[in-house]
Parts: sequence; C-alpha cells; structure tokens
Amino acid sequence: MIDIDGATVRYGDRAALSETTLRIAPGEFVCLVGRNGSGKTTLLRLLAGLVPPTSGTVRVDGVPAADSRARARRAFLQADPPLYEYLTVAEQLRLVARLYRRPPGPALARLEGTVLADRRDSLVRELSLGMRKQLGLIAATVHAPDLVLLDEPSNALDASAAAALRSTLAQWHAEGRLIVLCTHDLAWADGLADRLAVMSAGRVLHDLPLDGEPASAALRRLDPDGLLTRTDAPQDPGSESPTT
Ligand SMILES: Nc1ncnc2c1ncn2[C@@H]1O[C@H](COP(=O)(O)OP(=O)(O)OP(=O)(O)O)[C@@H](O)[C@H]1O
Repeated sequence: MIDIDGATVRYGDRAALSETTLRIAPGEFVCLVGRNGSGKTTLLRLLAGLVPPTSGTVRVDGVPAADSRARARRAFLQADPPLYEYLTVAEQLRLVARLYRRPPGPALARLEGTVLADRRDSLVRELSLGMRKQLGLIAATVHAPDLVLLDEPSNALDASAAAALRSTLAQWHAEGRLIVLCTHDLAWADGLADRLAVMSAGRVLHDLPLDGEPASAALRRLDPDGLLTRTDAPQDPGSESPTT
C-alpha cells in the first residue's frame, strides 16, 4: 500500500512536487503520465526513498518510504540504471544477489532469451543502453520485490525486448505485486495498467481508472486537446484546481 499525503519536494527554490496526494492499493498497476517536467520521476524517487519530502508524508505499507523495511521490498528501475561499469554482466548479478542474500542462479537464468545471453562475460561499460536497461531490471529485482517502480522502462528497448518486458510486468501484476511505471508512451498502459495518474506542475491532477479501456481513449475523453500530455501544448493546465 502506497500513501502519499500532501507531499512537496523542493530542489532549491523549485517545487518539483507540490502537495501531492496519491494512494495505491496492494497489487495495483498505475501508470504515471504527464508532460516533461511534470514531476513523474520525482514522484518515483520519493517512493524509492531517494528524496525526502520537504513537507507532507510518503508511506509504503505504513512505514516511511526511506525506511529500510520499505527498501527491502522495493525495486526501482531508473531511466539509466546505475551499474558497476567494470564488472561483467555475470559478476554484476552475482554481486547484487549476494548483497540480497539470494542465490545468483535465478538472476543468471533470466539472461537466457535476452540479447545478454551470450554477453555474460562482457564488461557493463561495453553494453548498449538497451542492454543496460535489461541488465538493470534483472539486477533491480533479484530480491523478488512486492513494489516495482519503473522510470521509462521501454526507452531504448527493441521490439522483442519491449514485448518481453510487457510479459514480465503482466506476470508480476498477476502475482499481486504493486507496479508504478512512468512513461510518455500511453500504449504501455493498455492491457497492463489499472489506472492512470495524470501529473501536471508537480501534482497528480487526475486519477483515472481504465477498466480495460485503452489509455489514449480514456485520456482523450478527459483532455481532448492533449494539454496534459503534449509537450508542445500552449499552456500548463497544472495551474488549475486539481480534480481527481
Ligand atoms: N536534481 C534536480 N535538481 C533541481 N531540479 C530538479 C532536479 N530533478 C528534477 N528537477 C526539476 O523538478 C521538476 C520535475 O522534474 P521531473 O524529472 O520529476 O519531471 P518528469 O515529469 O519526470 O519529466 P520528464 O518527462 O522530462 O522526464 C522539473 O522542473 C525539473 O527541472
């Protein structure tokens, strides 16, 4: 269970999140959408315990997001995953598995069927961005987390890696894990997400259940001119009163 209550995050003078409130039940799959700079990554970083709220609270299963009990059950796939550049692919996974006191075998087995299958002995610094993303996802989830946070996970993936990721996410969702994914590609929500959280100017402006409807259709009804997601839209609707 995620409970963000009136959370503000400031970077110096700039409020990246402004009194944001969002609740997500166990097992839900929520897609965060919104224009560049609307606060999606900051919200994920807040949930990952990487930035503290300047005011307000963020709790994961009743404990603050930065608490080690929350960290042990959570994975965060960042847009460019932090990896040890001078380890090989296999060494990276062995190291992370060891840190979580897990056997490395299941993580290494997940390389099969990916472009990394024959790159186990390549240094991480020699991998392409799409390869790094695939390795980053396996490394971030060696501990079978119940809460998975993903920042633009499909960016740089080819069609086959993107399809594999979708099927992994569908499986995790079916297993009851809570998933929060931020994306500019609304098609990613289709058939996967239960809800869209539409962000603007540092707030969740709309919390939109999908009920099986394609995300683009649901969003078009709410926002026919695309003001909330188009990067070339003329004005920022986040200055209006929030409605949910
Ligand atoms: N480390 C930082 N220092 C200062 N300002 C930051 C920092 N990170 C983000 N911001 C600011 O916070 C606001 C929200 O940024 P954030 O990265 O959360 O948006 P986003 O919705 O993820 O954007 P995008 O779609 O472009 O990835 C922006 O105004 C951004 O300039």
